[in-house]
Formats: sequence, C-alpha cells, structure tokens
Amino acid sequence: MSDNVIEAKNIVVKFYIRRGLRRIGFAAVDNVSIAVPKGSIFGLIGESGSGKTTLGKVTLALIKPTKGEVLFQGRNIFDMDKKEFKKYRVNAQYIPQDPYASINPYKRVRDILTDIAKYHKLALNNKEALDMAIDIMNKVGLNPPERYLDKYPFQLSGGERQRVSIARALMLKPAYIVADEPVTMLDASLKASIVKTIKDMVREIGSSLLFITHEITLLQFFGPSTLVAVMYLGKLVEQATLKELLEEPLHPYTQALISAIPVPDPKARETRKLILSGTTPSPLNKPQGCPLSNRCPFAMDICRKEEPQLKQVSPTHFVACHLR
Ligand SMILES: Nc1ncnc2c1ncn2[C@@H]1O[C@H](COP(=O)(O)OP(=O)(O)OP(=O)(O)O)[C@@H](O)[C@H]1O
Repeated sequence: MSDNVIEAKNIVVKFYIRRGLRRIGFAAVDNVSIAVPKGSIFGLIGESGSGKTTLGKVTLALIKPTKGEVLFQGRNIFDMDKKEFKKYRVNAQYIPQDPYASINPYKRVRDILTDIAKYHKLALNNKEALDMAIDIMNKVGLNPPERYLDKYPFQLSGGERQRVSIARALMLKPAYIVADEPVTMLDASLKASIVKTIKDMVREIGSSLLFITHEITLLQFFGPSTLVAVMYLGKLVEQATLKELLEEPLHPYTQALISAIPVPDPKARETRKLILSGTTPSPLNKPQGCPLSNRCPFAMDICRKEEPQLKQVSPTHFVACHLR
C-alpha cells in the first residue's frame, strides 16, 4: 500500500484557445509531479494562472491530463472500474473558491447536506442524514445548526456559505480533499477562522488535504513541517517544508514571493529582498529555458536555453534552478 493518498506523476495538461482562425495550444501544467502523504496537509502555491487549480482538478479526475497518471491510494484513477471509481469519487472532495460552485443555490442548507449523505447511501433514512448534517454543522461552526437548516445559500454571509461548502465536502468523510483558494473571497478577519476550521476537520476525520493558495501566509496555520510545492507558469519550481521555504528559499521566484510577505520590521529582511522585473507572461508566451529567465535578476545564458530540472538539495527540499 502506498504512503501517499494521491500521487500525480508527470502531469501535462494542454489547453487550446482560438486566435482568429488559429487554434493555439499551451501547457497549463507542464510535467509536474506531486505526492500528498496520507494524513497530512500539502500546500500548493503560486500566482494566478500558474496552473494550481488545473493540477488540483486533475487529482480529482475533474480534468483528464494530456499526459501523466494519478494514483489514489496506489491505484490509477483513470484505470478504475465503475465501482472503484465511484468509491474514489466519494473519497476525493473539492472545496472551491466560490461556494456557489459546489452548493445548489435553490436548496436549503438542510437539503444540501442531507441529500449528499442519502445519495451516497451513507445514511439510511432522513433522520440519520439530518443527525449527520447537524453533527458536521456544529463542527464547522454553523452554530446553532437550527438557525441555518432552513436557510437558502443567498440568505447566508460569505463566511457562512463557505462553511456550508466545507460541511458538504466533509459529510462524506473523504480520504482526500482539495481546498482551492477557499478563503480568497472572504474578509481578512474571517480567513484565519475558516482555515483553522478546515485544518481541525481534516485532522479529526484523518483525511489528507491539498491546500491551494496564492497567499503563503495562510500556510503558516498548518505548521512548519507542512510540505509546500511552488508553481510558476505551469512548472513546479521548488518544493520543501514551509520552514525551509521561509528560512532558505532557493528559487528566485520563491524568494520574490517571500519578500512580498509584509513584516513588522522590513529591515529584518533587507538582505534577501528580491523583486522580479516585469510581470508574468501569458502561458502562450513562455520564455525558452527556465520559465523565469526573462524576469530573474540572476539569469545566465544557460537559463535562457535549457530548462532546469528539479534537483534534490535535502531530504525534503527540491528546486529547479541552474544557480543551484
Ligand atoms: N478550460 C480552459 N481552457 C483554456 N485555458 C484554461 C482553461 N482553464 C484554465 N486555463 C488557463 O490555464 C492557465 C492555468 O490556469 P489555472 O486556473 O490552473 O491557474 P491557477 O494557478 O489556479 O490560477 P487561479 O488562481 O487564477 O485559478 C491559465 O492561463 C488559465 O487561463
């Protein structure tokens, strides 16, 4: 049996867009591998458009990769028979950025939660399904549940709606959850509490979590040993524990991400402040060689010609940079 709940191996996802009469293809995810260890939280970070959502959706079988394979508990999800795939579907759940993408706006909270338990036959009758819903609502902070059961999503605040979306994903006690920018649309004051709810619930259920974000500070709620992969323009450029990334970021892109974290005393980080030139190009105009070569202050000739491969620099630290 594998020690990882999910292993995504050499994933390539190509999308095609129309430009006039031409159909142009580009790789939104370009030969990326990640493994989410059982019972742990794995962070996936990068700016908008770096391919995080696409990779997360591949691990949930919501997008079929152009190349590569995804193993769930050691089994290739695209080779599963109907029965096995159904089981995987229950066990792999999605918490999206916009709760309206996962919850039906025309259903009351009670039905959103009980229907899923009944559909997947986790509850034998309405009473059992309602007991499950109330239990989960208490845990995700929809207290007292009676106040929310008969409300429609539009009658809830953004934070409450996201809690319903979390409750819906957790009703099935999945082995694997992808939370995709789950607090981006919420006020700063609410973010910490919702991230903490997700963390506590994941621990309680014993599931594993892929937490996708562009805010590295949110990963601090999960602790210094959390594994984090950094993506840029469809490539995985660095992977390490959060502690390693914060204390010794090796890729210039990660260094720039960390430089952008506000600190009470900016002088404390003066020595490693790094600002990249220009803005991220469209994935249709990726530079040759290293994807960061046109913005990196340290770029050498080789960086513009050859793509750097991921190198291991410590048991948990990997980086794709010619400087290392
Ligand atoms: N169905 C699609 N067809 C064409 N292009 C797509 C499609 N889905 C995503 N893309 C493009 O693929 C690239 C990666 O998108 P993706 O949503 O995975 O990035 P992301 O890092 O999750 O960013 P965000 O946080 O903005 O969602 C982007 O350039 C995006 O515009």
